[in-house]
Amino acid sequence: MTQLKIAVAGASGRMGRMLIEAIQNAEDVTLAGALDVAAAPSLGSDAAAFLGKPAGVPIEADLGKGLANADYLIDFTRPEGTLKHLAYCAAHGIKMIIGTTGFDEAGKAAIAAAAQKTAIVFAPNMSVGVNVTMKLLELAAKSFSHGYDIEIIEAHHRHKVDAPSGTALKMGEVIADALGRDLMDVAVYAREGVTGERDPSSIGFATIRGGDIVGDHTVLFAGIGERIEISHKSSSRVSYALGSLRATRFLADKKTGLFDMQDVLGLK
Ligand SMILES: NC(=O)C1=CN([C@@H]2O[C@H](COP(=O)(O)OP(=O)(O)OC[C@H]3O[C@@H](n4cnc5c(N)ncnc54)[C@H](OP(=O)(O)O)[C@@H]3O)[C@@H](O)[C@H]2O)C=CC1
Ligand SMILES: O=C(O)C1=N[C@H](C(=O)O)C[C@H](O)C1
Repeated sequence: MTQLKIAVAGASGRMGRMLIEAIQNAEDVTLAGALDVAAAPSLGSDAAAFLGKPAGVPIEADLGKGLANADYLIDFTRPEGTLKHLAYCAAHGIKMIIGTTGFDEAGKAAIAAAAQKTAIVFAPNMSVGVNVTMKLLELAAKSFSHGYDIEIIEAHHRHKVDAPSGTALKMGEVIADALGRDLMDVAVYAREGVTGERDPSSIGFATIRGGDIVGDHTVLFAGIGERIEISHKSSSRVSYALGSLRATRFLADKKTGLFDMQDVLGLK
C-alpha cells in the first residue's frame, strides 16, 4: 500500500498529539515529520514518545529538517505559525491540511494565494458531524427566514484563545449566505447595557469558555411559540484528527487548489 507521508505542526499541542496517535493507528499513512516552536520543551524528543511507542521522528523547529521527508503538513497551531509554514509548503510543493482558526482577512487571502502553488484543505472544523450540521443549518435557515431570531452559542475549554470559534463563524456565514445576507453586516458579537430591541435581521453570537469542554455549537432559531435548536457536541478531538486524515487522502490526486471539508465529504 502506498503510504502518505505526513508531518504534523504543533506536535506537542492538544490536536498535534491526537493527530500523531491517529496517524500511528492508520495503515495508509506514515508520520514523516513533526514541528513545534523553538521554545517547546519537547523539541528534539520523539514525536510519538507520549504513546509509549517511539516513531523515530524527532520534533523539530527547523522547517527544512521537519518537512524534509513529508508530502503533507497537517497544521493545527496559531495563525502566525500556519502562515510561516504556508510560505515554506507553497515553495516546496508540500500539500497542507489547515485546521488552525482565528485568521484575519489577510491571512485567509495568503492561504488562497498559496493554493495556486500547492493543494490545501482549510476548514475550521474537520469533523464529519459538524460538516453535516452545516448542511442542516443551510436548510433550516431557508425555512426559518422570516419570524425567527438566529443566535449561535458555542462553548470551548479554558485554553482556547480565539472567539467566537472558527466553527461558529462558519455557521454564521453558511446561515447568512442562505438568507442572502452578509455576515459582516448582520453579526452581533456582544451585548451589554441598554442595547435596544433585537434587530430581526441580526445573527447573534455567544461564547462560553470553561474547563475541558472539547467543543459545543448550538444554533437557536427562536420564533413565536416555538424554538428550534440544532446542536453538535464533540466529546473527543479524535473526530477532528480522523477528518484531517480524510482530508489528506482527498488531496492525494490534487496538485493545487483550495478545498474545504464540504469538498472532502462530497457535501457541495
Ligand atoms: N479545524 C478543526 O477541526 C479544529 C481546529 N482547532 C484549532 O487548532 C488550533 C490549535 O488548537 P490546539 O491543538 O487545541 O492548541 P494547542 O495550544 O494545544 O496547540 C498548538 C500547538 O501549536 C504550537 N504553536 C503555537 N504558536 C505557534 C507558532 N507561532 N508557530 C508554530 N507552532 C506554534 C504550540 O506550541 P506551544 O504550546 O509551545 O506554544 C502547540 O504545540 C487552534 O486554532 C484551534 O482553534 C482545534 C481543534 C479542531
Ligand atoms: O480550539 C478548539 O478546541 C477548537 N477549535 C475549532 C474552532 O475554533 O471552531 C474547532 C473545534 O470547535 C475545537
